[in-house]
Amino acid sequence: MNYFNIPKIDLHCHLDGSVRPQTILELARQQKLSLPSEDIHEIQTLMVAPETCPNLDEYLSRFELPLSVMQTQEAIERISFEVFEDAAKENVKYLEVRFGPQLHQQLGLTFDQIIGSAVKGMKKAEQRYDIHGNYILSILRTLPKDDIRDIIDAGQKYLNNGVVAFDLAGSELPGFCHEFVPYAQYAVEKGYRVTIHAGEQGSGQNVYDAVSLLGAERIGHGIHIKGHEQAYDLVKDQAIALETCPSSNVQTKAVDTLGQHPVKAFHKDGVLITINTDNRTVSNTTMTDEVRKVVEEFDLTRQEYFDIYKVSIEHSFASERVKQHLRAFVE
Ligand SMILES: O=c1[nH]cnc2c1ncn2[C@H]1C[C@H](O)[C@@H](CO)O1
Ligand SMILES: [Zn+2]
Repeated sequence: MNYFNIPKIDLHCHLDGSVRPQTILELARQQKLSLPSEDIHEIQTLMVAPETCPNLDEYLSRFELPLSVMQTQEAIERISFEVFEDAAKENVKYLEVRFGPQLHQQLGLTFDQIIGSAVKGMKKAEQRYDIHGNYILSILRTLPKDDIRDIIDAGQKYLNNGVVAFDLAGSELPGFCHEFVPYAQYAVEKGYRVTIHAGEQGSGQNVYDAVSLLGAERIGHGIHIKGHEQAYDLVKDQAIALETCPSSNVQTKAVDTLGQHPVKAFHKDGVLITINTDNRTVSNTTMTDEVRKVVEEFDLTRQEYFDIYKVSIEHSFASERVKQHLRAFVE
């Protein structure tokens, strides 16, 4: 299988975790920010989470450096364009990127400016390359909640025109969903789709709650439904697609090794899975690498790969027109 050429779909990719190290250097120079190093290799080392990362929180510390240069409209637009460009160049046909608007306010940008810049960069890339995309707004579950409705309101202007969904991200504590019920409801009322990071560092119960309390249609990671019967059955019965991110899951110790990842067992048992990057830079990966890892580790046939690609199409938050375009690549 030619992993580079085969059509791919990435439904789980963080903007701030996918910044080119060279762009960090250039933006820091333009913005007169001092970096811990001027050396591209050292910048890359600082951004990539090590294989020896003890947990998700250590992994999440890698986002500080990219976020420091993502505080202007120009920087957000450029990085958005580049993430779509990088994906398009490895034959990703559809990409849903997510980011946390709360993390881009250090210099006083409004939520409209933040979201609008990201969407603008994506649209520029869509015009230049054969790629389509959408944005997902991630609320950081460890930050104060007073501006969540403002973010949802600001994104409404772009809804189904660049923005499609609501997400909760960041460190995962047991029972976190209970605190977010009114916000998810508010987002759904406004027309947002819902995907939630759950069952990555936390238990399968968080997945159960994300689906039953927050109305999640997809789950970011969801690994820990393994061993939690109720969550497993709910995900399977309601055809909730899991956004699997193999490299990231090994780095954050959600699984010890790729071989122990439940993705193949899930797939064989009829649980819907998709293959995604999570963070192109922090996880030092591409869609080509993630597909290669899953196909080779679990001995998937080309047909099985396209079955997963089809799950990504049907469970994407893309318009029917874009889904139709993506179906044309199925072999
Ligand atoms: O894998 C992840 N799990 C939970 N949160 C994550 C993951 N990758 C990135 N994030 C957080 C850190 C980013 O700053 C934020 C928004 O993209 O989302
Ligand atoms: Zn993620």
